[in-house]
Amino acid sequence: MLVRESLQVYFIMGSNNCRGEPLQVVEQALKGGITMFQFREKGSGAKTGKEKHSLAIKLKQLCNHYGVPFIVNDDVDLAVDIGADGVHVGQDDEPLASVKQRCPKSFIIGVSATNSTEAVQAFQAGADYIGAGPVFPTSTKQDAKLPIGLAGLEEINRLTGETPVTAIGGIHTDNAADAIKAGADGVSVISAISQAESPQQAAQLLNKLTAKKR
Ligand SMILES: Nc1nc(C(F)(F)F)ncc1COP(=O)(O)OP(=O)(O)O
Ligand SMILES: [Mg+2]
Repeated sequence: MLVRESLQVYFIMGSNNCRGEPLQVVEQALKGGITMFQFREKGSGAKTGKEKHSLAIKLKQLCNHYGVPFIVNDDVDLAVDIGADGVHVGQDDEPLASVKQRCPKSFIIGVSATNSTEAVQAFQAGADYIGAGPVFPTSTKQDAKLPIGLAGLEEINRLTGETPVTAIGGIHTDNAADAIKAGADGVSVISAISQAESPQQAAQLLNKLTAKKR
């Protein structure tokens, strides 16, 4: 599947983002139709060391079973070690050029962009996709920058040519379609699925709202 299509409903989660048992939440989301998953184990209460490693392997196996790409946030060593499908790095993480050197050629490598300058740099450096945001205010990421809004998302889409772009930051069922209208290839969410009464139904609805008219 093309990276662009995999970005449609990109669920990001760590064990500390969900009310239920992480494996059950992710399996529900997979059944609901998420198209890519990012393991982002960070912040207060996040697992570390062997616990983090073994949860990553279990979640990767689950994603492999459903044929959904499994991406690791920040931790390039973990991603390479467990045979993930890719890694996502931000502006303050390991630079893209060095990540590319250390990862298999088949890796999907995503880069965060909080403005159009960062987005163009990521595009020129050969990112496989760009995470543009935060589009709306978010309480999930403690150190999130100021929201760029739909106008900022439109500008990033305009300037990054063919590079697939996903919208992140405060995305829920009530604004997901707006992000697609602003030119994003998909939406990335944490709490919209991880905190939902039914993660499966939340994923199903987001899938419907982001489906591109063929
Ligand atoms: N994790 C992310 N995933 C995406 C994705 F494109 F996948 F939607 N976009 C942006 C981020 C934010 O990444 P980063 O700036 O490194 O902060 P953190 O490591 O705290 O997530
Ligand atoms: Mg990061």
